[in-house]
Amino acid sequence: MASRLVASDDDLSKRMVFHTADIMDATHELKEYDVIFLAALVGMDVDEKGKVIQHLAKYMAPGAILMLRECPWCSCFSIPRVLQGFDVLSIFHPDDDVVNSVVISRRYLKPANIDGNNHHHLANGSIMPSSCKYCDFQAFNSPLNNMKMIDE
Ligand SMILES: C[S@@+](CC[C@H](N)C(=O)[O-])C[C@H]1O[C@@H](n2cnc3c(N)ncnc32)[C@H](O)[C@@H]1O
Repeated sequence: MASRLVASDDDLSKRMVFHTADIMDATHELKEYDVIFLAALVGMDVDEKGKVIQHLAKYMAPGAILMLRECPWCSCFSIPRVLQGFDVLSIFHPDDDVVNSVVISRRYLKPANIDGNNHHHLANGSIMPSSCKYCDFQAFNSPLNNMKMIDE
């Protein structure tokens, strides 16, 4: 279906390749990508999403970017726990009727010690909004000092 969306554009369709696979089956080939976009609901709950992110942390190239989308009420509470192995660079929660938040993070440059229990420490410059439409937000790491906003 995705390939059909770009089929009418000759140039774009020549430059895009589509693979269909369970992300948990993709391993060493993930190191070839500078940016990985993780769709909302890959991992239907926090634990499942944590397993996907641990898998990505294991196989993504050091310094590569992970851009994930998630419902705001999930990401508010799960990000500190499940984004192990990544520095959170930016989080955007919608304040309108758009459902998904966007979280941009960078794979650690050094191998991560991931045990599924330690809380993630946020990088300087992380965006941690004080509130969003769907949740009361817990502030971490003096976020207001480093706040940057993504505007539509
Ligand atoms: C809710 S849709 C996402 C729609 C849109 N791309 C977005 O991010 O908002 C979730 C997509 O993730 C895919 N997906 C779920 N689990 C997956 C997995 N383990 N590996 C690969 N794709 C998966 C589903 O096939 C579906 O296309």
